[in-house]
Formats: sequence, C-alpha cells, structure tokens
Amino acid sequence: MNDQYFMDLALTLAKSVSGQTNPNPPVGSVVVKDSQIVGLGAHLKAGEPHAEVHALQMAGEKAKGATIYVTLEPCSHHGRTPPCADLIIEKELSRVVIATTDPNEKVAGKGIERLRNAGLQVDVGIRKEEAQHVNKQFFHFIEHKTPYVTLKSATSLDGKIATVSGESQWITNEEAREDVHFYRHTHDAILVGVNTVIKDNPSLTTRTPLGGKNPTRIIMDTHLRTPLDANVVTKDDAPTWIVVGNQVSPEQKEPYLAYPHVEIIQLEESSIQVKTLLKALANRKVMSLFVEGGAEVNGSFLKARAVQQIITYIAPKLIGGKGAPTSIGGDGFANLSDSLELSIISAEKMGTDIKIIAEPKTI
Ligand SMILES: Nc1c(/N=C/[C@H](O)[C@H](O)[C@H](O)COP(=O)(O)O)[nH]c(=O)[nH]c1=O
Repeated sequence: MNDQYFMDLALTLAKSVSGQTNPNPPVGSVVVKDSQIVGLGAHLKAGEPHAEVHALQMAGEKAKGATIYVTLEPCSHHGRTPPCADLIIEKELSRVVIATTDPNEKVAGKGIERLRNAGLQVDVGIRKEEAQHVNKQFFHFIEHKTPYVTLKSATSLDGKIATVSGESQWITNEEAREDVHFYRHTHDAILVGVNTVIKDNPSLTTRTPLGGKNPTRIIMDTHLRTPLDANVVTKDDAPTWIVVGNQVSPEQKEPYLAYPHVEIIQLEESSIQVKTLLKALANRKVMSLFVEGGAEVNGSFLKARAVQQIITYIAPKLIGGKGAPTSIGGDGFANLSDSLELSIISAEKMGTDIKIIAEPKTI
C-alpha cells in the first residue's frame, strides 16, 4: 500500500460526483488507519457536508492518529459548513495527504498552514495533475472568472455536420449520442444558436438511462428569432435563457413573458460578442458551458479562442458536398499560424465511431 493507492480512491470518489456539486468543486476523501480504510466520502451537494466530514464521520474513534487523504486542500474558512481543517485537528489525526491546493487565492495554503501549526504532518502534491484535471472546470472559473467552455461536434469522416439538404439526424451512433448527455449532466449550461433551434427543435435535456441534471439552456439569438412553439420555450424541464442584442424591442420580448422558465438576457451590443456573453453567464454563476453548435456558433467561440475543451465524435461515413456545413463555420482564420493549436488528450473507439478529446495548447 502507498499514498497513491489511497489518493486514487479519493480521486475516484471525486470524479463520481462531477456535475452535482456546483458551484463547489467535486472532492473525495479517504481515512486510513494502519493501512486499513476506516472512512471515505465525497462532497455530494453544495451546502451539504464536505468530503472530509463524511469520511471522518464514518471513521468515528478510528480517526485518532489516522491519515486522511483529500483531493483538494481542506477548507479553513467558514462557508456554509464549518472549516474542515479545524475538524481534522479536533479529531486528532496525525497526517494529512493533499493532492492539490485550492486555487482560490483567498484560501490557498491557509488550511495547510493551520494543520501544520497544529502539529500534523501535511504532504501536498500526491496525484496533483489528476486532481487538477478533476477540478478543471472549477479551477478555470475561479482563476478566469468566466465559464469553462467545452465545444462539442459530431461529424462524418469528412467533417460534415449535415448534408447539403440539411439532413443531420443522425450522423453519429446511439452510443456516441448517449455519451454527449454525460457532458450535459456535468456542465451548468448548454448553448446552441437559434438556427439549431429552428432546424432541429432540440430539447437539450439530459437523457441518459438513469436521468441526470438538466443544464440551463442558452440560445444565442441576436434578433430574437426563437420560435414560440420551440421545445426550449414550451417545455419547462430546464430554464431557457435567450441572449439577444440591443435592437430587440420590448414588444418583441413580450410574448416570451408567458413562459416563467424563459428569460431574455439583453446585451448592450447589437451583435453578441462571445466574451460579453461569457461575462454575463459568469455573473449568473454559470461555471461551465457545453457548446453544441451549430457551425456559426462554434465559429464565434473559436474566433474568440474561448474554448477549454473540444469533444469531437466522428462517424465512419462520407457525406461530401461543397454546401454541406462543417462543424466550425464563421470567418475562420486566414493564416494557418492563427489556427488554434490543440493537444489530443484521448482518442477512443465508440462502437463504430471515434471520440476525440482535445485541449488548446497552453500558451
Ligand atoms: N446530428 C447530430 C447531433 N446534432 C446535434 C444537434 O444540436 C441536435 O439539435 C441536438 O443534439 C438535439 O438535442 P436533443 O436530443 O433534442 O436534446 N449531435 C450528435 O451527437 N450526433 C448527430 O448525429
């Protein structure tokens, strides 16, 4: 047995609650005494006990003299729950192993300092990269005060998202389409352009075999063309925010007031700038955004370089056609040197299709 073994278990617990702890980070914790696991836990929901509290509750008396593994530095400030650092001291553990420190400059290092001042041995950095990956949405939001953006595309092998006649359902297979719903569950909001609403009339809800959290539906719709009979308007299984430009009149907005779950967010500018949109969403505590297209919307996010993760599903079929749309439209980059350089994080078969996860190269 070693520290990595127990931290891997804590990370598995943290990964398992991705998407349900927002606006808090997903955290996992394991308590070990004489190489025996005596307690484990994860933070299950914002406002409820932190992972350490669950693990220490399970450990009971065995916590005395034990080691606690936690994927994120124990909190030292009074949030909606008392500080975990104080609880660890009170339960008289002897050692604390932390994967990564808190990115929030207000609290970074304070929990560690308090634990060391109380005489506990504290080791930091076991499985640091993995923990930062588990918390990537939360860390990005804290550091940049703007939502973590995942751009998703589903294309044919020749990069098309529809035929020249506009037919698009379906290009990728059942398994790939179900996989998309996992990302809907783990992101606070999902965004599509009004053309996708008009063409596909999507519901944008999370439909996995066991359900899942529905993200807030965001429609980029400068001139408010979202049809009143669209699913995102008539169905209230998730909030719908329609983002419009400053030329939309009160009369145009009035019919949407009949739908309590629909809200119109009017920006100061005539055409929606991605950066302004993201700021407005961050102000509404949207920490993560899943962009499902279409091509023009994807093009605007690419141009703004406002993308942290790209998920592409590729089906083994060729569609062709000069006029058939590809996954990223817009103006694009005239010079190759301006293209967005990526790192391929993973490439895996998904039934007959391929799923590729990529991230922009860190500058
Ligand atoms: N055309 C394809 C996709 N098309 C994605 C479009 O955004 C489509 O409108 C929404 O996925 C529909 O949402 P909902 O199911 O009604 O909630 N996405 C895919 O993953 N594969 C494809 O083949």
